[in-house]
Amino acid sequence: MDLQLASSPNLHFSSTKTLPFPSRFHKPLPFSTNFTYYKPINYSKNKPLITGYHPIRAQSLNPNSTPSDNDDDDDDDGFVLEDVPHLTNYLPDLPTYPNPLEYSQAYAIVKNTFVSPEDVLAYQIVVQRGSPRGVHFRRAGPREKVYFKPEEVRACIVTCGGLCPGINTVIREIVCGLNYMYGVNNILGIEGGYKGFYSRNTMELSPKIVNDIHKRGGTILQTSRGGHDTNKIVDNIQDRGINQVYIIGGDGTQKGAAAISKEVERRRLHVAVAGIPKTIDNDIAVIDKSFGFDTAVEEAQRAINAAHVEVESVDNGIGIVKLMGRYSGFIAMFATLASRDVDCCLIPESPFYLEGEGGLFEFVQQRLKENRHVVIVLAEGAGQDFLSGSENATEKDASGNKLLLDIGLWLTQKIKDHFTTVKGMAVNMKYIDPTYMIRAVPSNASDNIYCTLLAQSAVHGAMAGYTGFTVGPVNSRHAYIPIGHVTEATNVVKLTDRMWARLLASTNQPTFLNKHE
Ligand SMILES: Nc1ncnc2c1ncn2[C@@H]1O[C@H](COP(=O)(O)OP(=O)(O)O)[C@@H](O)[C@H]1O
Ligand SMILES: O=P(O)(O)OC[C@H]1O[C@](O)(COP(=O)(O)O)[C@@H](O)[C@@H]1O
Ligand SMILES: [Mg+2]
Repeated sequence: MDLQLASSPNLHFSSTKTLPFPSRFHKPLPFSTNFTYYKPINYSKNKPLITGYHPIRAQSLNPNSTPSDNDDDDDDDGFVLEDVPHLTNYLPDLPTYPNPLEYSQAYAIVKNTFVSPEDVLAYQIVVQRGSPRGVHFRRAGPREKVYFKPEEVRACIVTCGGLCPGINTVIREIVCGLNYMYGVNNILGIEGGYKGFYSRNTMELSPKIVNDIHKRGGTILQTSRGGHDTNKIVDNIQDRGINQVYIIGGDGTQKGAAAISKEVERRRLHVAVAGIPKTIDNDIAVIDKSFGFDTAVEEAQRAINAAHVEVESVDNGIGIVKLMGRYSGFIAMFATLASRDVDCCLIPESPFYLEGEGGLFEFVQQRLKENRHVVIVLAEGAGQDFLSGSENATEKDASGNKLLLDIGLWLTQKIKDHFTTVKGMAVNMKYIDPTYMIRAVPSNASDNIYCTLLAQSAVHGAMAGYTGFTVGPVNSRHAYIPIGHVTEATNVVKLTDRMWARLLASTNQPTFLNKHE
């Protein structure tokens, strides 16, 4: 049912079940939302899903409907729309203009050029008969009316936080999307992350300038951590006459984007703020997967292959490969699943232990006996508890992220000591740390396509007057998601989900669940 909902262009909301929401949510859009009042959603398994920030009834999705149209039809089967803010929330008299795409050659024969205001995407697509329809997000894409005259748009793009493959592709496609689809010529690149708004130069961006940047890793705009000063940034946005802000970055950056969009609202500025989620760790909630993640997993295969070749070629070879993943072990998990040469994958979400029955030492010894070699993949955030007592354990980076200590070096030493000193057995340790190599590469083909969709969706959203939103795929269709929704929780590997079980079944490694004290 929800799949149909996500894809049907002729959607009609009707149902015979009782509506669980009071009629105060029964408002026409896009004037109904006030994102400053969002409350956290509780996704706990035991609680119903319909506890969203801002439940809006199905019948109110169409801006042309009025509350009275809907009063007699008091049922929507538990439908919740987690809507994104719109500039008209605080600037109700903003004029609209026809979307230039109407006359675009590219869209000339497209059946439905514009996304219907009724189109939403279901957050949960695995449902049972009778379960509430649950949370939905607005479908991304071009709207019939835009809230900016193209010749008056002055857009800017900023990149913040750590690198990941594909940032340049997103920059390129925002610039080309604005220019080719909407005729926007005035686009600024803010250099050096958030602090660049007030302490660095800017660069003019045009399709010509960005033409081949997608072939390069990194970000042509440079990036940084720390330095988010909301007032200074918004002052600068005003001073420069910027009215569309495209912010590419991870969880920290998106929190910054939310603060900027709130301040923009407080000052009642005609400025749309769009977030494009970027994280190599895939730790951003709600969206299916972050861009560059597949490229990073692919690149990690080289390191794992190298470790495998090395340890296979010596006696009692033990290879350890450390991959990125501060709090979320997705890269390690997917790199392990992809490789098949990995004996054991260690991630932050699954605490492990070394000694005794079911411990890592016992497992390594057993694999050495069977195969004469072992490959361990380790996420950088795994086993940090072992190092928590050490000096520097509380250091933070400029953004306030905890600096991790090198668990790879620590584990290499521990395993070596155990086998040589305790077991009297010579082992060949090979430690590979490809950390930056997996995120400094250009994005692969599928990530490039993904980045293009993200960029174009962000452009359509901003032009349509949405603000304070993050764009991203939800069940493989692109949606506009309230920023607060993606920053309130970190996406982590759930040990209770089948994916981790699949990994355990693939490596046949210990679960580390049965430690006997
Ligand atoms: N809670 C926050 N509020 C406002 N800005 C933030 C917040 N957390 C991080 N930032 C800013 O976002 C930028 C990037 O954050 P960081 O955590 O380094 O990377 P990422 O966005 O990739 O997670 C930095 O400039 C930082 O100052
Ligand atoms: O050394 P840097 O550049 O601070 O980056 C290291 C960190 O960046 C990450 O890739 C995450 O960065 P983001 O939070 O910016 O996505 C972590 O995996 C890693 O710990
Ligand atoms: Mg982060």
